[in-house]
Amino acid sequence: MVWAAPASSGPVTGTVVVPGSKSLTNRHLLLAALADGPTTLHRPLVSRDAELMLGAVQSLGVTVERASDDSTWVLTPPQQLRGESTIDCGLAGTVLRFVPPVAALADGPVHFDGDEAARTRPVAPLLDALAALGIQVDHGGRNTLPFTVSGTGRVSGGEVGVDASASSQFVSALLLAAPRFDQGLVLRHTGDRLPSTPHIEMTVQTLRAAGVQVSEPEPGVWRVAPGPVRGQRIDVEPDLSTAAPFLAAAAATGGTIRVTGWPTHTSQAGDQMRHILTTMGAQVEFTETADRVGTLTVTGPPAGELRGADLDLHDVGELTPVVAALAALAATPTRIRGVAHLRGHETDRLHAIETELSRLGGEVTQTDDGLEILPGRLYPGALETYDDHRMVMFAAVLALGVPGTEVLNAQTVAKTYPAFEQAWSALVLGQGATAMPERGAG
Ligand SMILES: O=C(O)C1=C[C@@H](OP(=O)(O)O)[C@@H](O)[C@H](O)C1
Ligand SMILES: C=C(OP(=O)(O)O)C(=O)O
Repeated sequence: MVWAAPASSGPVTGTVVVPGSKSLTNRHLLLAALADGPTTLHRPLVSRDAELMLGAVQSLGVTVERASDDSTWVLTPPQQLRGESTIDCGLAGTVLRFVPPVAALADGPVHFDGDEAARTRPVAPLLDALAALGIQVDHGGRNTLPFTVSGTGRVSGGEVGVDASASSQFVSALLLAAPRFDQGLVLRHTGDRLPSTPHIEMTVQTLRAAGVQVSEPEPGVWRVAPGPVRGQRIDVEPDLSTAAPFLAAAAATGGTIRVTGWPTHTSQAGDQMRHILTTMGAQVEFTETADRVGTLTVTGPPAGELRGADLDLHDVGELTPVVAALAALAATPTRIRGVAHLRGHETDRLHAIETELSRLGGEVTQTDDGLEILPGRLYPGALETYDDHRMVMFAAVLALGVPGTEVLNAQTVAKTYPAFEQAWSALVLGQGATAMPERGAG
C-alpha cells in the first residue's frame, strides 16, 4: 500500500489514546505460559507482534479466551508446556528471543522460524547461552533462524554468561524463563556495552510483580530465584514509543498534543520523549488524573524554532527513527549517538534513515554509532519502509513538513499499531481529536 501521508497546514493539535505497550504485552503473555494459574490482560496490544506472541504461547499449550472487542484476554497455562510445535517469530524480536528459553521447558522439540528479515537479526549469543545451560539447540551451524530447541520438560539452570551488546533482549529472555529453572539462574552480561537497559528493568519489575525474587548483586549480573510465577490481572500501559510520533507532531508544528493514560512511573523507553522534546525546545507538562496515571501534554515551539540536539539514545534506541525525523525538521543540527545496535533491529535502521532522508534531499551522515542530521530544505519523494513499523512513523513525521510525501508498504506499521495511518491522518487533517477510540474502558 502506498500511503499519501498528510503534511500539516498549521499546528497539529488533539488528544491521543495509543494502543497497549508491545514490550509489556509480550512479557505478560510469555509469563502467562509459565504461571501457576490464569492471567488476565486488560487492554493488551492487538497487533502483529502481540498476535505472534499469542500464537507462540498457544502452540506451547496455553488456552486463550478473547473478549469480542479484544479489550481482555484470559490465558490459562497447561500443566506441562507442549513440544512438537512450530513457532512463527515473524519479525518480532520479543518472540525470537523470549520464547526459546521457555521452549526448553516443553516436553519435545519446538521449531522456530520467521520472516526472511528475521534471519539476519542477532540471536547467536542467546542460543550459545542456552547450549551452555545444557539445552539442545539445532541451527545447522547457522546460529540463526530457523532453529529447533529440544525441550525435555526441565532445565536445571545455574550460572551462565551472555554477551548482550547486540540486544538487551538476550538478558530479558533468560531472566523471564529463569524462575522455572530448577536452580533459578545467575546471569552475567559479558560484553562491553549493554543497550536498552530500561527494557531490562522492565523485565525485572514484571518478574517481581509476578512474585519472583530477582536481584542485581552487581552491575551486569542478575540472580533469579527458582519459584512460582503468579497468574495476575494486568492493566497494560499504553505504548509510549507509539505515542512518540504524535508528540513529535506537536513539536514539529507548534501544536499541542495530549496523550492520556500516561503512567506516572514506568520503565518504558518512550517516557524519555519528555526529556528529548524539552531539549529540542518543546514544552512538556504532566498532570496526574487518577491513581498512577495522567495526561502528558506537549506544545511545540513556534514554527521555525525547533532546535536540534546532541542526544545519546543508547538506552532508548527504539525512539531513534522518530527523533531523526523530527531532527530533520529542526532549525539547527542534531547528533544521535550510542545506537550502533540499531543495525540489527527490524532492518539496519541507521542505513534506512540515512537512505530515506537523503532521498528527500536531507543532509544526513551515518557515524560509527549514530547519525548527524543537518537542517535543510526537503523535497517530496516516495519513502521505503523496510518492513519496519518505526520507519513508517519516521516517514509520517517527515511528511508533516514535506507536502507530497508518499510512504511505501505503510501497512507494515501493523507490527505495533495496525490503525496508525487512519489515526495519524485524522489527527493531522484536524478531523478527530482522538487517535484511537478507547476500548474496554473501566
Ligand atoms: O525488550 C524489549 O521489549 C525491547 C528491547 C529493545 O531491544 P534491543 O535491546 O534489541 O534494542 C527495544 O529496542 C525493543 O523495541 C523492545
Ligand atoms: C526494535 C524493535 O522491535 P523488536 O521487539 O522486534 O526488537 C522496535 O519495536 O523498535
